[in-house]
Amino acid sequence: MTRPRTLVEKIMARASGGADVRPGDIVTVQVDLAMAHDSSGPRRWRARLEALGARLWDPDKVVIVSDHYVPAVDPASAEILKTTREFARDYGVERFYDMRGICHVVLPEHGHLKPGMFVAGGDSHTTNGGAFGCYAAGFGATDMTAIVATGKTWTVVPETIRVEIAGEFREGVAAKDVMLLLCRELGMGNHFKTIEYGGPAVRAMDMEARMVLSNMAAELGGDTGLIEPDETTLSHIRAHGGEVEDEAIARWRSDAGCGYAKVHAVDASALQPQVAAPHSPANSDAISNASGERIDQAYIGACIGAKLTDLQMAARVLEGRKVARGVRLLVAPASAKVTHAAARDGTLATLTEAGAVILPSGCGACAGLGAGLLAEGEVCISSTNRNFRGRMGHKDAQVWLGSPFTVAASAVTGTITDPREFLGERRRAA
Ligand SMILES: CC(C)[C@H](C(=O)O)[C@@H](O)C(=O)O
Ligand code: SF4
Repeated sequence: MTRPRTLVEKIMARASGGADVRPGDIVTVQVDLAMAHDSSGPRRWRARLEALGARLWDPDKVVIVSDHYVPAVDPASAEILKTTREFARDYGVERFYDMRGICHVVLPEHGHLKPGMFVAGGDSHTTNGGAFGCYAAGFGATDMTAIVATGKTWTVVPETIRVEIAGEFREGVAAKDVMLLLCRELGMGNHFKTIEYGGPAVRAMDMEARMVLSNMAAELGGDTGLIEPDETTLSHIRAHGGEVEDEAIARWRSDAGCGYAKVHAVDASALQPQVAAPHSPANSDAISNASGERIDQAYIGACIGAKLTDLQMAARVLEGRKVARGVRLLVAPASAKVTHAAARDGTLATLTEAGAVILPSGCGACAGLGAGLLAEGEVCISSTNRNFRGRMGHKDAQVWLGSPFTVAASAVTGTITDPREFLGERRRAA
């Protein structure tokens, strides 16, 4: 009888060749998938690979996405994109997604993530992929270069913090609100820890909401944000062209009695919408303590906050309403597929009728690179994951974080607003 193990211990044991691994062990692992984008990938790899005379260990296990610099806004970004495109061509990377959306959304859209995998990504929010029951973590450019050349890397087997989410979300409250709460309650320094989310409220979530939890494991400082696979996971993978066996559900889960470093309980039923004040996601509070702050801009974008369901949340608030005079609402859908789906189901029409401006898909203002940056003293509420000083423009711009519901409600009033005011009305009228 083997000892009870956490999901991440099982994944690391497999990736390192079947040994019984324990938290704190340093192991060499075989990587199943390596992902990078235009900022972290080819422009950082090419000279080193050429100097070593190295090729890619397996071009079919490397995914490259252009998302940070798209569409090019100046000669420098055009040059970076050219380097990215030439590399994909010269090194035989078939899975090159050029201007198809943000990497963390593009990977699951193509069924690339499966339970049990070890995924190395050149981006801190690679944690997003943990929603599919795989170990997906961010690596720096030097490590990523070694990974794409050899297929191997080393890692510390992490301890696991289990976040148990009970109850049911109330109207107007979303997965993002859980993460803003956790940034405050758990802090942002949970390094060398895996954050594992479970409980009835997680089981009830669709994959897009689960990805929000895993995405912001990065803000908690965790190396990944794992969710044990279930039927929802498997159907999503299959619907997006991936293959996965039914056995994955029983195999890739934490055993009863495994040693969690900590178990943290959240009651979804008692959760209010949360907002984070400038300049940290941990600077969060219930919206009742922050509402009334005047805004100049509302931004719905990024890997975490502009998937189809995020745009639909905003549309539910904005239906039949208008963006306040003097406020701009910018929406940058997370991928080309999201744009297409939101055009087909009427979501984009609802947003634009309310006065939203639709921006190109990509990291855009979230990365401080694209359209939607802020001037000195301007105030923005944003569905993104980070509000670090200067990230979205001027260092003295003020960025608040909230769910897509909250961002949309704030766009309507011109001040930070509890979305339940609007959704509640609608429910009573219905
Ligand atoms: C530029 C990139 C490497 C960076 C990251 O790793 O997270 C970006 O995506 C971000 O969100 O700050
Ligand atoms: S959308 Fe923002 S958080 Fe996500 S990968 Fe791009 S820059 Fe990073």
